[in-house]
Parts: sequence; C-alpha cells; structure tokens
Amino acid sequence: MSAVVEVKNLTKEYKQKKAVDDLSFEIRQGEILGLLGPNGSGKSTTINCILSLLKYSAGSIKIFGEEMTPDAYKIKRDIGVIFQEVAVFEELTVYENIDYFCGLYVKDKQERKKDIEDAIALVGLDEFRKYYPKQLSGGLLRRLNIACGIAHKPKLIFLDEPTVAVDPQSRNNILDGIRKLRDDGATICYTTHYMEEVEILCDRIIILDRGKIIAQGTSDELKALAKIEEKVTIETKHFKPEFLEKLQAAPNVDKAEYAGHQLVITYKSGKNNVAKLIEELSAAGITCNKIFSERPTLNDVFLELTGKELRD
Ligand SMILES: Nc1ncnc2c1ncn2[C@@H]1O[C@H](COP(=O)(O)OP(=O)(O)OP(=O)(O)O)[C@@H](O)[C@H]1O
Repeated sequence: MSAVVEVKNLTKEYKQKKAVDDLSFEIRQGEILGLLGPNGSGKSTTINCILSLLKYSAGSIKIFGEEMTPDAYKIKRDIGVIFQEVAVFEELTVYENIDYFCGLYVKDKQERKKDIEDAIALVGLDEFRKYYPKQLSGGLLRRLNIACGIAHKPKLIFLDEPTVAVDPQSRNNILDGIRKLRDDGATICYTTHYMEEVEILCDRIIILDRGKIIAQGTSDELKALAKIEEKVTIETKHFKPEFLEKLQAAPNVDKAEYAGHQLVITYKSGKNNVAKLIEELSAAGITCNKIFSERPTLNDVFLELTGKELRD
C-alpha cells in the first residue's frame, strides 16, 4: 500500500512544551488509521500540523507525494476535515448547509446534487433535510457536520473525535458511515480517546502519549504487547483453597486470586485455558455458577507501556 500522508520527525512546541515530539508515521492508501491517545497527548496538534493549520517547529509533511504547505490548494481540494466543534450555518437547512460546503469544490449543479444526496444518505439525514441546525439533536448535528466535510468526495479524510458526547444511535451511524467511505476508496485518519472505537473501526492504530508514538500496528499486533493473554472470572460458592495454590503454580498463570465468591485468573499464554479450567474444576469437585473470559484490550496495552490507564 502506498503512503498518502508521510510525516517525518514532526515536532511542535508551544513555548517550552513539546506537544508533538519527533513523530514519524504514514497514512496508507485506503486504510482507516486510528490516532489513539488520552486527552492532551497531541492528536489534534498532529492533525493541525498535517493540514498546515499550525506552523511546526521541525519535520516535514507530504500529502499525495507532495510537500504540504498553507497554500497547497490542489492538495486541499482532495482533503475533507471534520473537527470536534460543529461548524455549520444556523440560517441554512441541512440540505442547504451541505450544498454550501460542497459548492466550494463542486461547481457543476447536477454533480453537486448527486454528491449532496450521497452525503445525506451516508449519514442518514434524509428525513431531516429541511430542518435547521437548531432543530437537530447533538448527534444529528454531528452527522450534519460530517456530511458537510465529506460531500465533495475527498480522497483523504480527517475526523477529530467525531463521536464525543454523541448518542449510541448516531455513534453507530457515524462509524458505519466512516467504514463506507473507506470501502468507497477514501483514506481516513480518525483521532479519538475511545479505545473501543479504534478496535472495531481502524485497520491500523497509532498510540500516542505525551506527543510521542508509543506503539503502532493492527489491534491484534498491539494486543500481543500486553503481558496477559486472557483473564477468566469464575463465580463459585464452593471453592477449595488448595485449588488456588495449584493454579498459582501453573507456568502459564500470571495471577490467580479468590475473593467474594469470585476466582479471577490472568493467563500469560495458552489457547484452551477455559476448557482446561472447567475440566480441572470438575475433577476437583468445584461447581461454578458463571464463567467468563476477557481478552486484553488496548487499555491493557497502554497500561503495560505507560503504567497508566487510557480510560478517562
Ligand atoms: N494553543 C496552545 N498553547 C499551548 N499549549 C497547547 C495549545 N494547544 C495545545 N496545547 C497543549 O499541547 C498538548 C497536546 O494537545 P492536543 O490538543 O494536541 O492533544 P489531544 O490529544 O488532541 O487532546 P484532546 O483529546 O483533549 O483534544 C497538551 O498538553 C495541550 O495542553
């Protein structure tokens, strides 16, 4: 896959503080790249530097193989940007707003009409096309904001935390829409601090912390960095302490604890941990009410690499 965006040794300082610290990465043709990091990790600053909205202290940025500058209008024509803050006209309806933003790029009326209809369908705003922004809920407004940013069919799309404080229905609609844009050929950069979203949405993920890349790869590649392989929780009222000792001595067990009728085991490795455990429990005459197994999340990866939680 060729690189649509190439960022090399990007550094951005605000006074003494490095908001972005020597970042190098690429966004590949046709992928959804997730930039994941806690608040203040440098996601928005990175995007704003890529878009030439901010001057940076050092580094270079190429988009579509050409150097990105504030007056690179040919490159900008093929970029769509959706910021966190909704930026639409209160005086215009849903349809008119999309028409306005699309009209900045697409002059042909018939072509624009089709683009607007495609955008309305993508974000599911058909029944609201005559509504004014103040008549829309927060989630619908975000959907309008996205429609305005992508109606001109850009090849490269940046979405900066588009689902913050959005209701679940609009969130699902937005995530489905982004997948569809990718499937239709767009390259997408998606920033968020919601790890669940990047896990289900992104082809590749870059984890940022304090302006630096701390890990990158697919969700599975990143999870392989977590120390644990699986966490199994069992509810049982008839536990036998000697069984705990046996578990703790097993070579693939990282930790085994029993408290409040719950046995929690974290495994370092192993493929059929739950099946083997059920067999062993049954052989030891221990009955259990509930068993559930969890795989490591990106939060575990973040915890492993930084010693702190990614969650808010
Ligand atoms: N205009 C500014 N002046 C000074 N410091 C700034 C400015 N903008 C951002 N910063 C600092 O730079 C760092 C990175 O901020 P940035 O907004 O890029 O992070 P973020 O990961 O996008 O966070 P969020 O998820 O909250 O949007 C933070 O420490 C922030 O306080």
